[in-house]
Amino acid sequence: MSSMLSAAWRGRPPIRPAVPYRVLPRSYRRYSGPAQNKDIVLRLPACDVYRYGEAPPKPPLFSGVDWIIREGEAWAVVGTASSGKNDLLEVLLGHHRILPPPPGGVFPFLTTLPLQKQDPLNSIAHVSFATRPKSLGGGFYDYSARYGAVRDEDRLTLHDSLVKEAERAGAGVEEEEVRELARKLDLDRLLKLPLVALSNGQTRRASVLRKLLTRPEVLLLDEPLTGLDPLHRANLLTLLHALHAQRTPRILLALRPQDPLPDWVSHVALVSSGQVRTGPKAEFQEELEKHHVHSVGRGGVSEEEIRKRRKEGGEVLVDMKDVNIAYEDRKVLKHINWTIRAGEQWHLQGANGSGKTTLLSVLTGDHPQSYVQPHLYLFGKPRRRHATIALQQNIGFVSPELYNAFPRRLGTGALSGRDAIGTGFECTFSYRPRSAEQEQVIDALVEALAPPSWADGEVLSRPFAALNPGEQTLCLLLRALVNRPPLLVLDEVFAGMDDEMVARARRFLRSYVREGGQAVVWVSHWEEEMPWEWEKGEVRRIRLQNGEATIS
Ligand SMILES: Nc1ncnc2c1ncn2[C@@H]1O[C@H](COP(=O)(O)OP(=O)(O)OP(=O)(O)O)[C@@H](O)[C@H]1O
Repeated sequence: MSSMLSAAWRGRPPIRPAVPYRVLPRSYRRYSGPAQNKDIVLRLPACDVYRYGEAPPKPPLFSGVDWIIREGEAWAVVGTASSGKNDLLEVLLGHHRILPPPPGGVFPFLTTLPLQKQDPLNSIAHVSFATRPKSLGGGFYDYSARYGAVRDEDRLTLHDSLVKEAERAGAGVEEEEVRELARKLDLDRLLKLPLVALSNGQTRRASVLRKLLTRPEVLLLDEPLTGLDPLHRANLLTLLHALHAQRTPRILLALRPQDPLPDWVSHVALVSSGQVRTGPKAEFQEELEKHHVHSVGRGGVSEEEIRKRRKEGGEVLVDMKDVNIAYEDRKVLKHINWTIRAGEQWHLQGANGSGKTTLLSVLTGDHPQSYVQPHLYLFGKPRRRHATIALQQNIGFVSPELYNAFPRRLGTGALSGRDAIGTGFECTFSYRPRSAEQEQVIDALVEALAPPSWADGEVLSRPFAALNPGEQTLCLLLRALVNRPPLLVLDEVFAGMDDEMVARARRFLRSYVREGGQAVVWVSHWEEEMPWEWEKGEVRRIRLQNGEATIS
């Protein structure tokens, strides 16, 4: 067995073992305690990684990984959603099998800490930002419940959820510490709110705070910048830098290739096609710059000139006057007036928590308070004269809330990727048989918008839940388009996609809307990803701040 191991280790074709492998304990649980381990945070020396239960001759997930993180270095794991970046994080969490197992474990410095800290399960924390409640299994959940009266089971406040998780992890927390960290993450005003009331960006920052309070030694953060507005992105990176410098905890970021690397990151582990290349940041900078998404705008054009360049929109699709939304004494939207016409592209802007999702839920009829607005006309009729499902067939909708809530069953009752797209015809969340004509619509959209590797149908025949995050988002975008609805509401529609998918989708959306004359409401904190050019007068802006809207 040992000769076979070392053959695999040196990258030679592995020989089938005479005796099956015994299932090794999590490799990072093997400890030695030499003093030299103190300065080695992570070590994966010349090894191959297999899924648990798999071994040579199965192909490894990663071959020839050779990676050391020394104390004081700041690393980012960079890769697209399909690169295996998530698998590499899973390796660090002990979910895969490392051959040969690294002596001293994956995190050698842990062996030099007090006993209770030596177990990686207590010391290595991971924030994955999957906000889907685990208790819901694979079924769809009603994300619009958040807009109504808070149900008993959803009453848990942010503060209590933080304390509960810290206690579960055996970390005593001081009230002062909770407040101090909450303040640094701009969450202190929200501590008394029920968790369900938090916006997407607020929820993501709360996930970071929750893990920090468990006092890990190393914190892995998977794409922590997604869904955050520019100011909160900068604040979070500053906080993470300070924490990393004090090792409270050490931070390991996982980023997309198109994300700018924070200044304080010194090293990169670049993941692609089963390989992990590691080294100082400078070695990768040129390669990574090719992935950056650049704004199509040119700049330097006056607002007046931009307004002159604008074409008049067509018929009025949405007309709202004096829309107000409040939860008890908390006013989220104040006196909003907004008219959307066919053929217009709108960029809905505003910081995390400014009310963008709430405004969209009024427009899609999901918000219960949409029924009681004095002047809310959608597609020519007052909101209350629409059945919600019929109303939503006029709106192609993608959002982080929909992404989280979409059913993800595996096994019996699983939706395939193609089924997930097909649910868009009737705006449902469960399987519906499709006509031959509907199959053709899907084929045409897949051909125009999806990567060439989807052409043979194999990717879309897999369960939706088994696709990677970027592939799932693309399915939901295709789902939003199948009906050719007159209005598209696209909220963080590129989340999880790699830069090639983003480039293809931007090109496609431009021509799709030019030909079809749809109106679009675009929401993204990454302005450079916007497919339309502000300078050419193609986009209008509605900006929310303190509950009020400014239109330009
Ligand atoms: N049930 C509720 N009770 C009290 N406040 C609520 C409730 N639901 C939402 N809010 C508050 O409404 C505000 C607007 O939330 P919304 O989700 O619309 O923000 P957003 O602009 O979409 O943010 P993000 O960019 O983070 O997605 C938030 O501050 C949120 O805490």
